[in-house]
Amino acid sequence: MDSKVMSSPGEIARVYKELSLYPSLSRADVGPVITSQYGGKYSNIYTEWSQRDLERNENVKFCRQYIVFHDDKSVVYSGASGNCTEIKGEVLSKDSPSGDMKAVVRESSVKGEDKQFLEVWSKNIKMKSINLSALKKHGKVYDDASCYYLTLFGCLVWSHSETHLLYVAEKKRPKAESFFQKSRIYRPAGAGGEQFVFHEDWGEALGDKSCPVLCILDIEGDFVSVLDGLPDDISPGQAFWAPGDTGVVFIGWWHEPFRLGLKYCPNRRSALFYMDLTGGKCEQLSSGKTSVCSPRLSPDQCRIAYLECSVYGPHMQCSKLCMYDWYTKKTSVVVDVIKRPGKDGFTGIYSSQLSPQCWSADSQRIIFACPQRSRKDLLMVDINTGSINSLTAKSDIGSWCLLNIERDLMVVSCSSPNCPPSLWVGFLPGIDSQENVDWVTLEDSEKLQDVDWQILTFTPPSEDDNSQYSNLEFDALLIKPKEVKDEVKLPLIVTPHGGPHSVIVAEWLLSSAVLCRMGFAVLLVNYRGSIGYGEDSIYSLLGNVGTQDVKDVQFAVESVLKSGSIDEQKVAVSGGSHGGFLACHLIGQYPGFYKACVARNPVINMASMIGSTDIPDWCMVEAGFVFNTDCLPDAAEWEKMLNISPIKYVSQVKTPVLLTIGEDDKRVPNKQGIEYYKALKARQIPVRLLWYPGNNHSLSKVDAESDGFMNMVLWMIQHFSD
Ligand SMILES: CSCC[C@H](NC=O)C(=O)N[C@@H](Cc1ccccc1)C(=O)O
Repeated sequence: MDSKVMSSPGEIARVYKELSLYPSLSRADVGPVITSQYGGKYSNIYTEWSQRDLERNENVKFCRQYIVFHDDKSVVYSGASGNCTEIKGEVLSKDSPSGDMKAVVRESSVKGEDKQFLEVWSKNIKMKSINLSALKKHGKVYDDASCYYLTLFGCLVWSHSETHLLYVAEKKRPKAESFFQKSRIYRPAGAGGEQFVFHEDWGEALGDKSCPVLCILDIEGDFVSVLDGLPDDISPGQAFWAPGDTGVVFIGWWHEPFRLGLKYCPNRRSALFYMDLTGGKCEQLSSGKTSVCSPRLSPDQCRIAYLECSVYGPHMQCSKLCMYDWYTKKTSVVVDVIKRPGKDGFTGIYSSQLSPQCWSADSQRIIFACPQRSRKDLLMVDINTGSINSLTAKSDIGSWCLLNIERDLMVVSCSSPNCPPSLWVGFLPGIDSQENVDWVTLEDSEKLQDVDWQILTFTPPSEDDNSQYSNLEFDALLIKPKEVKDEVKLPLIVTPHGGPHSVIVAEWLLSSAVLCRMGFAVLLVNYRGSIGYGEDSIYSLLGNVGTQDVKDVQFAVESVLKSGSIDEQKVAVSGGSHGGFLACHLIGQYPGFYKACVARNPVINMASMIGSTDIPDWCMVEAGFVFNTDCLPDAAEWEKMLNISPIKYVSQVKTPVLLTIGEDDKRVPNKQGIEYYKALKARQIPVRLLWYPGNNHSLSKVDAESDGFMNMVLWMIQHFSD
């Protein structure tokens, strides 16, 4: 019997609106320990959340504070202190270590012009409001530190002495004048003609970031200085104060011979540097042959932990957790790359950022959240032994995020496909303790009783085994309406993720929850090549995109169909970017199997894309070749890139295709979608293209995302009844 899927646009929009009300957490800060007049100890917890506001067509950011009474080992009492407040105009903010002051970088309009101010607050007084735009020392302050897992360059850091603030901004660019500007004609000092010079940027979503500089505000003296003395060929970011405030430590990315896209690419050549402010010397602390990120100073200020992976190669790789000893100047590897998971089940580190604080109070352990197969767990590493313990593996919650840890008080968020994000705190057990963490909820969320999910594991059939990397398994997440009568068969939406080296973990996924409420089953496939399964799995896909990943997805779908609960005539596929590449491959390689296809900014032709994407290395590496900045693909390499692309199969396509395209996409330029659109039109295959101005690769602006979703489901419903 056919299932009844919700099909009225009004009703679907209502469900979308209802479920998009659940906010997600982007930040949590733990304040200092305060002793109350009755002797009890407590800490304030500041949290930032983000929520879609469909009426205003924007993602709103708001904060809420909580109070946690504790005895340094366990939580005694906790609760919210006050209500939520929307945050407007704040680019960055940070409390001082003592909690006495707060720094804010604020954007504000003065006489119709946008200006940036650096404010210092003390108690209820705004002590300073420095007009950074008027100072003209640098360009805009980098805003990418407002959410730790999105940070690439940005920071706002108090010195230990609380007298200085460190941040990253765009380098001041001299005013460019034409040859014919009046000032030049009368004072022809320079040549002029700089007006139309091209300035490189850091690619997708970083179009306004080109030459970052490190800036320091001397709070007492009201003086901003831009640090010089850094190597000319590196761009600095992720900075913090060295022990004793003797200088600053930062990550430097090489930008010669040209910049490559950085978003989702933690494999760019970079190193840890120390700029000594007493002697003005800049020292390189890591080899410079690798890619490093997320440096974090231990509470005893003796060591810096950071993540490291190789340069080029797959964009997301298994990282090493490294440690630099400030006093012996020695570097050690605390956790190495895992090629194949062993008996303990640990699959390797796949986090691209550590949380703002990640050390235990005794400076002996590091805690981080990390995908482990199809779940995100909290892991704890002992720096002396390298041993790893999961703090959450036994929980039935799908995925965990470490927002922060301070004096062993962890602030985490967790969610599942049927449970929106909730906020919890818990103390890290002592180093020799066998105790489990006693989690206490600060902000609960209600489980969706009508949504069910499970993780399915697949072993590829022997003919599809990878001879170089054999016996690899993969998973898929199946999300379904809970109560389905035995005789009812569900329509299925197959969703392979992008990357390809990424993963879908069992966490709150708005679109899957809405689809499920509407009566669809959703299959999210973590094909071989996904992160979280060991480095061999990632490498197994290089040179095999368009076959191994396509076959894995199809195998997972056909296995699920065998269960008998899915309507085989109502299977659709949807994906973005590399997921769109897979969606378009599937409809080309399995003609007629999928009744509808929706692709967001899909990679259509790797050969035509290599010259225009911000990450040309992706095309070479995924096609199985080595990338060099000075290399030009040879004829055989161009040929392979073409042959493994979805465009090669376009003449076999029978499925109607909806393309959703971001006009400003620098990663998969919009011409890729247009190339496919024309090829399908020429073959009389139903195709519709939605064009989103002002949107980039992620199509994540509130109106683009919601419109894309509505059009996707209506396209599928329309073509299920063809
Ligand atoms: C030259 S485009 C390559 C595909 C793209 N990969 C990297 O950016 C992609 O599939 N993007 C994903 C986003 C993503 C990438 C890597 C890790 C996680 C997510 C997408 O847009 O969904």
